Amino acid sequence: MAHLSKRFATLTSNVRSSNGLLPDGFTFFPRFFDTHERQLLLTAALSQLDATENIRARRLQIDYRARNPISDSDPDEHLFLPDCCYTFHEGHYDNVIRDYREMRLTSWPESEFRGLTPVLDRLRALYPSRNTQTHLLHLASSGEIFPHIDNTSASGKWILGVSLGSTRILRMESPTSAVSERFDIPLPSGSVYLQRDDIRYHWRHAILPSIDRGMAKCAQRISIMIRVRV
Ligand SMILES: O=C(O)CCC(=O)C(=O)O
Ligand SMILES: [Fe+2]
Repeated sequence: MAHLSKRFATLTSNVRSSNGLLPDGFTFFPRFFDTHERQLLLTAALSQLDATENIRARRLQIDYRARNPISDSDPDEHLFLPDCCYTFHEGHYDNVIRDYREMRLTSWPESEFRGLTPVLDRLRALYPSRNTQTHLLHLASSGEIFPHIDNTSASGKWILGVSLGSTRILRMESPTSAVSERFDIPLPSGSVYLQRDDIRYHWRHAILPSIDRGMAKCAQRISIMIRVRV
């Protein structure tokens, strides 16, 4: 997969790595899931997040979907409802994340979604170790994540992220090195990245705001974040 990753990475400064491009500890699968798999994962993730919504939002959602049914040929972004149908949190000034909703997933609704189990099995085969925890993170069209390192006491030495919906840029930067290192990778729907070891502990990551922000276009994105349970 390394040769595929090269085309997607914009290297903005000196990046040390054995292949001359992405640093060791960062693996990227730009097209891990096909259309059917992506839509299944996105629908299942939305169903779990929507179950946490209040009655007013649920009514808005049901009403909107009744008037705007999904067709099979729709792009992934059309599986999202307009931003106003979800209860996104603004985040406080000291939060690393803005305009989002999230949940910890205790289990996937595998019996409700036929075909979900093999899709999850493909994903699980990528995990470097077992005993994991899963979070769903839904960014509004205006949502973004500021540079940060995940809390090291709350999870172990790798983090895996599945991206679904609007393509956003992941920015990786190493503030600790003498020479500043940074690279940007667009994360298309169905892509998967893995950060481990030094990258996970020392590099900051950020999800940049959508370039479509402010336009009518839906720029929502869901990430499925898998971490080691400690
Ligand atoms: O959405 C992503 O890909 C990254 C999310 C993230 O940085 C986090 O949950 O800590
Ligand atoms: Fe993070």
